[in-house]
Amino acid sequence: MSNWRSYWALTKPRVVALIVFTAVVGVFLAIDGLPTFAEAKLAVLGLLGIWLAAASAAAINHLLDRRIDEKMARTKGRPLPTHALKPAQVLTFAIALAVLSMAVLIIGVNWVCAALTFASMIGYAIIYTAWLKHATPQNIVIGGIAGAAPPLLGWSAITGMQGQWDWAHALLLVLIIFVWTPPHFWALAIFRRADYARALVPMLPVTHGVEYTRWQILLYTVLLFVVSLLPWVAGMSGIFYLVGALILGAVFVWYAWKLLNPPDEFFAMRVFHYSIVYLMALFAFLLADHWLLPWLRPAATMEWMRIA
Ligand code: HEM
Ligand SMILES: CC(C)=CCC/C(C)=C/CC/C(C)=C/COP(=O)(O)OP(=O)(O)O
Repeated sequence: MSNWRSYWALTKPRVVALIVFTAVVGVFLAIDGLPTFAEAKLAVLGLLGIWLAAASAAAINHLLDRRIDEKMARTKGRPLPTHALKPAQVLTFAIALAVLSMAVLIIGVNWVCAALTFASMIGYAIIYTAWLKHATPQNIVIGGIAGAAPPLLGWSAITGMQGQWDWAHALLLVLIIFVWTPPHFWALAIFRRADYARALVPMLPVTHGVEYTRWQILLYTVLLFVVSLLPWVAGMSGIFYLVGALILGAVFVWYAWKLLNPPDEFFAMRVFHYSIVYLMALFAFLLADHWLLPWLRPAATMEWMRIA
């Protein structure tokens, strides 16, 4: 791997792309209609800062996990286990991204967004990676808060969380990703459980077995189905989103149900891949509903939002 490609790999580009997309949705749901020039500037700088912070957290995760990454088949090709980069290079890179991120957010956006983004960065890079991951099979449930935060980070870039409904609305989006994370990760962990057992990481399929994990996946997926309807219940989103959430959610519940008696050992990976399609599509529905189809929102809801 060339040096440039190794540094790029440290930022977990595909995971971070979806993370930034959920922040984009947070940004645009916080803006009524088309952005003003000032809002567009906050959006661009806010998303840049959030991206840099997530990339920095991902690089620190590579650094702190290098010993377990070399024991796992899925991760042994990463830049540190293969010695493509030295730990000092990774640390320098991660610090540079973090400093740049904080500079952009503090100078160009606002303190609330900077503080929340910093907390998410520490939450994933340090609290989850260095501690929770090794401490409890609930590691990814609790650590999921950091990964779920980006819609709130995006929302705060625009509003500074000064409006009456800002926290309630942004936290609904966070709640969706928070409840989505266990099915997303545990499906992969079932397939990769031998890796985690070898690296002595107490993931749920290792500590409680595959059968128990499958039931937990179904439980969280049903919960996700319900939670995904809340933006419509709260009047944040309209009928277009509701239909999308119902269809996407029904398919996810079907996958989780089928996982109780899977047709083959690869089925867990199909559930994992669907989880990514699900989140991407659900947030795309939120955006499309908010942007393109505001006239589908009930008039009463529009009135209520204006008053709010
Ligand atoms: C604690 C929370 C989470 C855990 C433990 C987790 C775990 C994982 C793992 C182990 C992988 C496989 C990565 C690889 O093979 O390199 C993965 C892939 C992925 N995750 Fe997550 N994830 C979490 C949260 C999130 C969040 C919040 C998002 C986005 C909003 C996300 C999006 C993705 C995507 C898009 C992939 C596919 C990457 C690819 O195809 O290379 N994950 N996740
Ligand atoms: C500022 C901000 C928004 C921070 C969030 C950062 C972030 C990159 C979250 C991603 C979650 C993720 C990929 C977890 C996998 O961790 P793992 O270490 O268990 O997986 P691995 O074994 O593939 O490294």
